[in-house]
Amino acid sequence: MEESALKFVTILVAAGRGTRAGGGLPKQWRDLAGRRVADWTLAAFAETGPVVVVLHPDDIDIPLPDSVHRVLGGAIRSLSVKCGLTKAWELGATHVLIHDIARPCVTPAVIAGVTSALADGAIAAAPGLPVSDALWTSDGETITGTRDRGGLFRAQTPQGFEIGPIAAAHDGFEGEAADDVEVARSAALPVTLTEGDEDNIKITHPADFDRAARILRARAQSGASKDPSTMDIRLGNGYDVHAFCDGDHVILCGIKVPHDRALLGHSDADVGMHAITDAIYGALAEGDIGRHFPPSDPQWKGAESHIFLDHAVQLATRKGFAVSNIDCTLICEAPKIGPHAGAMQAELARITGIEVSRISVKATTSERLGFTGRKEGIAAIATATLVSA
Ligand SMILES: Nc1ccn([C@@H]2O[C@H](COP(=O)(O)OP(=O)(O)OP(=O)(O)O)[C@@H](O)[C@H]2O)c(=O)n1
Ligand SMILES: C[C@](O)(CO)[C@H](O)COP(=O)(O)O
Repeated sequence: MEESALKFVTILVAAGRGTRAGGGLPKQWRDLAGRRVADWTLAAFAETGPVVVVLHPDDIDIPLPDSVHRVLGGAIRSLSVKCGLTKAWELGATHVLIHDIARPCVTPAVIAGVTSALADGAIAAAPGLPVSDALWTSDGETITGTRDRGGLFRAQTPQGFEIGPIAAAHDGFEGEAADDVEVARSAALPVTLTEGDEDNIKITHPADFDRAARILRARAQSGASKDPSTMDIRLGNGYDVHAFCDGDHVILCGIKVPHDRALLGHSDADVGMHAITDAIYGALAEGDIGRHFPPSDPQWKGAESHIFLDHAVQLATRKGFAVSNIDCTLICEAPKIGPHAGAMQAELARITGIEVSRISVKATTSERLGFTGRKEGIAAIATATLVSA
């Protein structure tokens, strides 16, 4: 059958707590090479049709692109898959791709291997890789035996199915299953093996974050992760000015810098962070800080500007974008910015969750010309690039 005759719905199971990965926040919401694990996975399935994300009750309002269908999951993976299947039925799926949101490095080739097997008539198809190492048994201290590795494969996702048979298999299944192939096999469904990929790792333990980040960065540098014909790149600029007033320090890009003047403003007057925030809103065509945090509203009086920047980054994520880089220039005769630029970049990286190597803070004087030259205040200009996730 032509693949276009099949209606695929992707179910991303994301209701787990990621206890083995540690780190406080469930692994799917943690940063990985500049965007959340979940955002990489969502980007990998941008072309396969509607996407259902199965969520834990604590995460039901987490920022996700508007196009995503959210459903509540269950206490174990197979119950979460069942919740996703119900939604996929409602969306009119003929076939489903069930994928761990914690596998952000899945490749187009792995996905295509599964979808083409289903288009060729398979009821079920799943990627795997042959076990290449020798296998032992051990009591933890000594090797107690060997096992034949022949015919053994390592399971991956996405696992693809005709929706009717896999839904029926789940309905008849009791207990816990490692994956949906196990559920399918318990109902005697034949499952076609497709080609997995060494890079399609599941983030399970803390060290997996570094490994996945290396894979994704290497891909991005080679341009392999993006299809230039579908990539959406947005550029935004921001400009802000604050006048000096009496005081003994200024806040610039989140860092307290000692100075013989302070900056006057409704909030903390962080002119650099305001310009960056406006650049992100600009790239999203979402106005500026004043639109989202009106100066007439007393609740923002004296507010710390990281609140505004965090909001802009979250809005970008909700609209399906990741901030790729930021460049900010502070224009003033004093204070000297150079000694603080590294700390400013680190603070901006912390707030935005992007790599510090993608953030630039620099400064210039205006050669004693104009209001900055007369030391009446500080101006900042910023540029931000956003890429579709
Ligand atoms: N009740 C559950 C349990 C797991 N999952 C999802 O199933 C996938 C694979 O499971 P695993 O790696 O075991 O994730 P966690 O359960 O989050 O991890 P841990 O066992 O370390 O807590 C993950 O995408 C996870 O979010 C789910 O949707 N619902
Ligand atoms: C579904 C799965 O990712 C297939 O490899 C895996 O079985 C689920 O995770 P777990 O680590 O085995 O709990």
